[in-house]
Amino acid sequence: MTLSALRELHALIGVALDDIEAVYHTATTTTSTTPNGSATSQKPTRSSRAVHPYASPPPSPSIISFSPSSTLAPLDFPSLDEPSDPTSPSEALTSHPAVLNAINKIVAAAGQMSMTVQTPFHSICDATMGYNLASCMRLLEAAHIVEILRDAGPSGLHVRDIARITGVEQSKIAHCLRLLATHHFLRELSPDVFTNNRISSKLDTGKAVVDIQHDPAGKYRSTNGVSAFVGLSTDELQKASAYITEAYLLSPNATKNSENPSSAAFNFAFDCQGVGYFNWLEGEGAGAPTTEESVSPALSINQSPNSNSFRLQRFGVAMTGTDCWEVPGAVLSGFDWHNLAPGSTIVDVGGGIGSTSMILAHEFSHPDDPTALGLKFVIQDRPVVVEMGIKAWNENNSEFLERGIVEFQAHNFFLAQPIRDAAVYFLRVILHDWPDHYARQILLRLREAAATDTRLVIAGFILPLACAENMSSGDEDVDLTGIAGAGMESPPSPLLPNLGRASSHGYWMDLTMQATFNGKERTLRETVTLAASAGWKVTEFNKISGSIFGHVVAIPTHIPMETLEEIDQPDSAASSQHQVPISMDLEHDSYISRCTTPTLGSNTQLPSYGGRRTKMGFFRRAFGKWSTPKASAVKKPSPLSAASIASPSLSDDEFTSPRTSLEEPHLSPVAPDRSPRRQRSFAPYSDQVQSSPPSLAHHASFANLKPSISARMTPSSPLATRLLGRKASPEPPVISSPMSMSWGMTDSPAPSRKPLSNKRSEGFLSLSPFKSRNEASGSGGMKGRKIAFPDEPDKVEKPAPGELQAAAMIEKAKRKKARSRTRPASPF
Ligand SMILES: C[S@@+](CC[C@H](N)C(=O)[O-])C[C@H]1O[C@@H](n2cnc3c(N)ncnc32)[C@H](O)[C@@H]1O
Repeated sequence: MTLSALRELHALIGVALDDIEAVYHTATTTTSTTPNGSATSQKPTRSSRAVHPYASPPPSPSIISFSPSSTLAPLDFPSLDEPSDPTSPSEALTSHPAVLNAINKIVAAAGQMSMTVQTPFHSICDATMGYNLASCMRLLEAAHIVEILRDAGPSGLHVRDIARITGVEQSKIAHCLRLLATHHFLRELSPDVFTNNRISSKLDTGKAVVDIQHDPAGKYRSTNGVSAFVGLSTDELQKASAYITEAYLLSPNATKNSENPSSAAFNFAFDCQGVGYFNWLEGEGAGAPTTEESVSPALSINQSPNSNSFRLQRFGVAMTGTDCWEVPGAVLSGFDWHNLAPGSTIVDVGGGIGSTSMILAHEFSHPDDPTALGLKFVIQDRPVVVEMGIKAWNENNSEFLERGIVEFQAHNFFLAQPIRDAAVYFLRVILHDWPDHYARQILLRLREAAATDTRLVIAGFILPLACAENMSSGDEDVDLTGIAGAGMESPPSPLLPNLGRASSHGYWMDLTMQATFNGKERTLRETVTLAASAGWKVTEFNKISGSIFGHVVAIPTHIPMETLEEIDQPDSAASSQHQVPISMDLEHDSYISRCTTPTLGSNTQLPSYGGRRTKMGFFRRAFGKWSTPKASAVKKPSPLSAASIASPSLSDDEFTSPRTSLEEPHLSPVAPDRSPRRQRSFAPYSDQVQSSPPSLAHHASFANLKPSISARMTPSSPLATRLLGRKASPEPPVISSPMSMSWGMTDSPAPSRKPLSNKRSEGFLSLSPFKSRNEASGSGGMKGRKIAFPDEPDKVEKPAPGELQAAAMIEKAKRKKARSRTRPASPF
């Protein structure tokens, strides 16, 4: 069995190589027949999104689009031995969807094969002593050896000379570089002579070594961020990760398994409990000068009092490439934007400087396009980021600001959402920064502001399980069956369902978020559970085939009782343990970074839309023009392919053959459907409750309370008050069944559809003291004036006469309930 499984993996590799060859072959022949490549101007369709192949990890930010007209020579796959040339057609073709899909399979199959055949102890050594690889990568980057080797040219450089330039002893550096060469990160051309290869050259900042030595912090400026990313990952992130066991297992109870972002593995590694990572980057709790500054005083920038200033600046650049986590333009197919009502408002919450909104605004609201859908975008972030965003858009996309298509707004997402009833609240790579408890607060703020037909779109990595997904009942008893797109692809056996090593990027990120912030990437079932705990029901999961970066779509539903109770007890043991202002009107500043690193993980420079569009065009062309021919059309089949062709088990599998996918364009040229989203069926709340994941059923909700009690219940905190929408229903609601509704909702049939932005979730929210959309935009929207977070509206809310009595009643009931519970002692 094992040998036949190995044969199958081997065969998969053969087919994948054929697929790659086919694409390169076609690109070459297409070039000679259609010199202009004739890109299509296609738009995404729902039907096309599920079959678009894409790999994870995604392409390097430096990959550019390939114009087929630019070459006439036969194309070969880029050589591992040569420095990468991002402008070459050969390199550009590596991001062709079919090639990416094939690469995925090769990486997955090869990884699985080597783990199968390698002596287990060697595999254990690879995992447990692999830290040396990261350490050598760090030395490579910190000593600028890539730039040194680049200057040396193709004949390479002897370690004697590398030692002289870097100051690292000759034998030591030789051994480090040889380890890297052994793992294909460099080449050893002749004894002790090294040169860059395709991988190491990715770290090349393009700067002269003397300039870097003179101005170390300037090394990363205006680069693609790869070098800074290597520095960041191999320095504080690697060190933080080394302390995961201390944080999760060995630490005293007070700090063990903490949900506090400032009590993560990182805090153990750097002995700075209570100081968040970003605060630390700004110098708080950083203590003595960092290693870099001790070793090289030149790194102490401008005699900065912050001993971490080098790391701080490096972090900012390292994050600039995060848009390459997803396929270019994937956001366009991540949600049914076309079916939004014209003029709908999309709130990009924690949107950074608006890189993703830029794609959407150009696609759906371009000022020069009279037929555009005219969607409006409000990009919210911390004041410092908003300032940067306005500057960036004024430089390149000012007409969007001037015409009110795009608006920036300083807003702390832990506080009440000022834009109510938006058509879409969009959260891109936000929730992974935060432990569940905090992420829930962010989602609750959006739930609180949502209309019944508001949609929540969560974009980010969704970690696939390493086993087959059980759609109806997993460990957490989460039902995924009602979620469109949840059970999409299954790679051919015997590959792991999540493609193993080919998906490792998402898992690296997951552990990095855990080690640094106690955040995490989440699986789909974790995302569904988290969303449900904040009153959002996941209905769709849209992702590009082969990618683990996806878009989760959710609709408002009832908020579980447990959540409401938690909100309502800011002084509970749980809240003090989390150290989060659960009522969210306290000291919120300590939970947002004061870090002036531009965007805490977002882009710091707004890419030109033209460049983005070219990348998207690449994919359009890829599907339109370069549809992959059958592997048999390639003259010279790979020797590896013989077994695979004979293998019947692979032939019908869509995943095995990207050719079926390619027949349907990912970004196809359909006219946007202008019909408002009325066509979509919209279940009444009673249905939603019934179809909620089973795990929610045991969560009490106000719907489960007897009317006589629930009608009088008045939560004590302002947020809970608004979430319950008590004032919205002056009359106690008629409750038809214990599970049929959430308190305050009228038990009405499905509302007829209206344009998204106009409908209120009345049962829950009409009590809100917040300003309407238009009023609110006046308070937070900005253009050239001082930027600050708006005041927390909670503070102005006062209970109505008579409500205090009801509040006292519920408080009493809660205290009774709380006494009966066993609570963990607060460690603080
Ligand atoms: C990983 S970035 C994602 C940015 C953007 N959504 C994107 O995809 O490029 C996280 C963003 O959250 C913002 N952020 C962090 N804390 C925040 C808070 N309390 N309120 C609003 N934004 C916050 C950061 O400034 C940063 O722009």
